[in-house]
Amino acid sequence: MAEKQRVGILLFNLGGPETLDDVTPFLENLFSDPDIMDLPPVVKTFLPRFLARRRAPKSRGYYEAIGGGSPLRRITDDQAALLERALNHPDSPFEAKVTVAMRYAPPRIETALGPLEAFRPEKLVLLPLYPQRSTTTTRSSFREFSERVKDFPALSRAALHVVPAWPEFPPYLEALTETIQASIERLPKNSHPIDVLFSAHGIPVKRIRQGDPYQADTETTVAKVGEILRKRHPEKTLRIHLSYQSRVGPLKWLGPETKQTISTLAANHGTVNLVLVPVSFVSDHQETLFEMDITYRELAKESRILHFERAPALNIQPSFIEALSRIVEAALEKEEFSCKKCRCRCGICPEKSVEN
Ligand SMILES: C=CC1=C(C)c2cc3[nH]c(cc4nc(cc5[nH]c(cc1n2)c(C)c5CCC(=O)O)C(CCC(=O)O)=C4C)c(C)c3C=C
Ligand SMILES: [Fe+2]
Ligand SMILES: [Fe+2]
Repeated sequence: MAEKQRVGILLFNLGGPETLDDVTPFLENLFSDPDIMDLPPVVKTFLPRFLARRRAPKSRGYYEAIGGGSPLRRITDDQAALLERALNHPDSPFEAKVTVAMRYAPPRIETALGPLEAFRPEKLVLLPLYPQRSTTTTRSSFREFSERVKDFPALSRAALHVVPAWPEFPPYLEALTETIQASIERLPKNSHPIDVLFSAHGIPVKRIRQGDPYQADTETTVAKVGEILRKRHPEKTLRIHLSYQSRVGPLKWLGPETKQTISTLAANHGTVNLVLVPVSFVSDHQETLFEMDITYRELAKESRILHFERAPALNIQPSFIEALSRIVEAALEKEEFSCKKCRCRCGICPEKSVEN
């Protein structure tokens, strides 16, 4: 029997503090990232630490409220193990190995690259667990990969297949639609419209003006899922909305803010049924378990919205694992990736030089 081709898959995510003691170092890593905070060189040496210490008490409060830490690492490890199992089905033309690189918390990229190097893959797929591209997430992870992969010669030689994002990949849309349908089913039967509010992580508006494709990618996902839902449920009046959450710092961020939208829906649109959908996150973490499940649920109640459902995060939902394996297969069918101008491998170069 012919030997199977070895394919490494590197999943990227942001990471989160697993314990309350991990909160400050996590925040310091985040605020030190030039793709998150564009700091002038004179303040770079001390400002991230200062900002992390200032933010930490507030952040720790969030993590305390959800059981003392973020479940993001555990869920992402489970996603990786299930994806590897799905890809290594008996008829698969390749042998797959999947590892996880978190940007600001363990397992950091070195931990992910070591076992991949030992596996000696012929092909390497970079798959960010961010369905929508952003300089703050996708480019940050790819930039770190480009810098660190040089220390892993066997990996540097592997053919690179990059998935910059997958905002309208049909199996992803299907998995996301499933979470919303499940939530709609849980609403008590009534004749009122159903407001489906997609809530995405915000980013500063300045980024969008500089060419960050995040807002456009997010709007694409929401429009496509809205279309699928309306087609499948012609008997229901569905009202689709998009807002942004988790604003940090003094800059103007993308709007409208989710809390404002919930209040407006209640006050001006007579909302009775509200389904809140996490859109930029594929796993549960602080933003779903605290911000959505605690803060926004309370706000909906105070605003007299009778029925509130939060759509489950994709986590290890079988249709989502299936979507991830289809993304990998599609990436392998494409030519090897090459960024002709800057070789930054970011997938979101302003020069648009990253076509396959
Ligand atoms: C400071 C600016 C921030 C930008 C820009 C930002 C973009 C961004 N973040 C995610 C996903 C996650 N963020 C998480 C935590 C987190 N993010 C910021 C700040 C920015 N994020 C902070 C300060 C924190 C810490 C928590 C807090 O204090 O609010 C996490 C991990 C959380 C966990 O519980 O594990 C994720 C995931 C996306 C998708 C995004 C832009 C598209
Ligand atoms: Fe964030
Ligand atoms: Fe580039």
